[in-house]
Amino acid sequence: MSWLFGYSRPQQPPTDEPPADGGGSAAAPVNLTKAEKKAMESYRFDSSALERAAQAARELERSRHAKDALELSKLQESTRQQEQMAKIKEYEAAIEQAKVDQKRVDHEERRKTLQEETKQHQMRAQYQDQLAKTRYEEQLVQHQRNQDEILKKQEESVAKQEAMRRATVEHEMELREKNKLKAIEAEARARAKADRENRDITLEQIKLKAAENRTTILESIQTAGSVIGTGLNALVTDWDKTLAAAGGLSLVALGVYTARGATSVTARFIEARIGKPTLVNETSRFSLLEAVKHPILTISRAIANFRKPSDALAGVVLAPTLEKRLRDIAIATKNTKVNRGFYRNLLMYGPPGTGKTLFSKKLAKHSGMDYAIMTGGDVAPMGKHAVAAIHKMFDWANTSRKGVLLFIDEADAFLHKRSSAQISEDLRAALNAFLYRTSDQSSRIMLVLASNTPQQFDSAINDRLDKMIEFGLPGLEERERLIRLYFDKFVLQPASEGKRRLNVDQFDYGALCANLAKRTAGMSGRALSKLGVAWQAAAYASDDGRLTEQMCIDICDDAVQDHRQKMEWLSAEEKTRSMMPYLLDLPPLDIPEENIKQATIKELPETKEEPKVKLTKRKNKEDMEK
Ligand SMILES: Nc1ncnc2c1ncn2[C@@H]1O[C@H](COP(=O)(O)OP(=O)(O)OP(=O)(O)O)[C@@H](O)[C@H]1O
Repeated sequence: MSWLFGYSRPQQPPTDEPPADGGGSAAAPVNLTKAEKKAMESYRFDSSALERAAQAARELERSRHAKDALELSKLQESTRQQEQMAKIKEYEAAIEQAKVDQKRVDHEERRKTLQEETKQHQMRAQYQDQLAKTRYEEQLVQHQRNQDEILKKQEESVAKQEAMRRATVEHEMELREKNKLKAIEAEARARAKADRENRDITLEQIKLKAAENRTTILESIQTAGSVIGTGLNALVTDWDKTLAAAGGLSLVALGVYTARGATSVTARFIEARIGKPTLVNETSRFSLLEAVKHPILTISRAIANFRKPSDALAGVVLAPTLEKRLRDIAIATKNTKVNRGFYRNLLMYGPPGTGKTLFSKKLAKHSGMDYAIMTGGDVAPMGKHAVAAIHKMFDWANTSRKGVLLFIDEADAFLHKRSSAQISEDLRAALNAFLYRTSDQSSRIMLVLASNTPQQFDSAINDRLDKMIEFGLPGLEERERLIRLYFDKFVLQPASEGKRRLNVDQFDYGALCANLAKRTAGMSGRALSKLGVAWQAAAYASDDGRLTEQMCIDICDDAVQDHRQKMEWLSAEEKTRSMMPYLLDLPPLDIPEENIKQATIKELPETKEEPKVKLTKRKNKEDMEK
C-alpha cells in the first residue's frame, strides 16, 4: 500500500521556489534567511503526497486491473507477514536451543560437582576407614597386650598355687613321716616292753621247741641210716641188683637228654619249613602256612613260577647305561644259580621310588631264585629278640633249594656304623649277628641291600658288598617312557577291555606323554606310577567316566605342585642325607631338562668320613647357589 501514499516514489526535495499551482495561500515570505526558512519547513505540511495518492487512487479505480493489483498487494503483504512469522519462529527456536544449551551446561556443571562431591566422600570414607582400621589395630594390639598380661598373671597365679600346693604336700608328707616314725617308735617301745615282761615265758617256749626239733631230727636220721644201710648191704651182697640199678639210671639220663635235643631240632626244622620268619615281610617262597592262609595266591604264584623265567628288566624303565649294567648283573646271577656258584652281594642306592625293589624282585624271578624282602626298620623294635630273629631268617633262607635273594630295604636303619652314638646295644648285637651270618660268600643267599643313605653303613657292611649300583631319578626320556607305560597300564588297557566304566577321549596320546614328561622333571618312577592311578581315579569319578586330555594335564600339574611341596618340606639336611642335592633348590617348572639334573653323587662315602657330595654339571650356577 505504500505506493498508495506515495512512499515508493522518490521524494522531491523542497524547493525554494513557490509552487506552480499557485497555492498562494501558503506562499513563503520572500525575504527570509536560510535558517528561518529551514525552521519553517519543519512545520510545513506537504500535501503533494496526498494529492498524488488521491490521483493514484483515482487512476486505479479507473484501471481495469485495480482488483488484481489489490489482490496482488494483499498476497505480497501476507507473504511478507509469513516471512516475518518464520523469522519469529526461527528466533524462538534459537531461544529454545539456547535454553537447552544452558540446561546442558548446567547439568554438566552439576554432574561435575556431584562427581567431585562423590570423590570427596570417597576420600573421606577411605580416610575414616583407615582411621577405623588403625583404631581397630591399636585396639587389637591393646587387647593382645591385655591378654598377654592376663595370661602372665594367670601363669604367675598358677605357679604360685602350684608352689603352695607343693609346699602343702611336702609339709603334709613331712608330718605324715614324723607321725609314722613316732608310731613306729611307740610300737617298738611297746613291743620291747612286752618282750621284757614276757622274757621268761618266751625263753621257756624256745627251749621246749628246740628240744622237740632235736629229738625229731635224731629219730629221722636213725631211721634213714638204718634203711639205707640195709639197702646198701643188700646191693653190695647182690651184684646183679647193683648192675641193674646203674644201667637203669644211665638209660633214664640218656632218654631225657635225647628227647630234649630231638624236640628242639625238630621244632627248628619244622619252623624253618612251615612258616616264614617274622623279619621277612614278603617272599615268593612256598610255605605250608602261607598256602593254607592264601591258597589261590599260592597256586597262581606256583603257576607263574613254572612259566618261562621273565625278563629281569620287563616293566622297569631305567637309563640305558644303568639298564646295561643291570642286565649284565641279571645274566651273571642266573649263571651263578645254574652253576651253583657263589652269589655276589649288591647295594642299590638312590632316591626313593626309583625301582630298586622292583628290579630286585624281577632279578630273583629271572634267575629262578626265591626272593624275600625285609625292612631294616623292623629290626630295632624287636629289641633283644632281634638277634634270634636274624638267625632264624638266615636259617630259613639256607633251607631253600632254589637259593634266596634276600632284599633288605632301608638297610641303613639297622646296619648303622657301630661307632655311632645313636645305635642301641640291641641293635649293635643284631648288626653283629648279621655280620656273623654274612661273613662268607654264600651259594644259597644273595644279599641285596637298598638304601637312600648308604654313607651311614658300618664299614664291615661295605666290606661285604661286591657291587654298588646307583638308581637316579628318571631323565626326560625315561620319564616319557614311564608315563607311556603307566598311561597304557592304568588308562588305555582298562578302557580297551571295555569291562569297566572308563573311556578316553580321542587325542594324540604320544604328544601328551611327551608334554607331561617335560612337566614332571624331578619326579620319581613311583610318583609317575601314582599319576597313572590318579588318571584312572579321575575318569571313574567323572560323570560319564571319560578322561580328557585337559584332565590328564591338570592332574599332572597338581601332582607336580604336590611333589614340589613335598620337596620343599624336606629339610636341607634331609635332602643332602637322602642324596638328592639337586633338590636343594628346585628349578621352576619350565626350566630345561639339562639344567635340572645338575648334580649326581660322585663318590661313595668312606667309612669314617661324612658323605662327600660333589655337584657336577653346573650349568645354571646361579640357580644352584640361590
Ligand atoms: N624305574 C622304574 N620303572 C618302572 N616303574 C618304576 C620305576 N621306579 C619306580 N617305579 C614304580 O614305583 C613303584 C615303587 O618302586 P620301588 O619300590 O622299586 O622303589 P624303591 O627304589 O625301592 O623305593 P624305596 O627306596 O622307597 O623303597 C614300583 O612298584 C613301580 O610301580
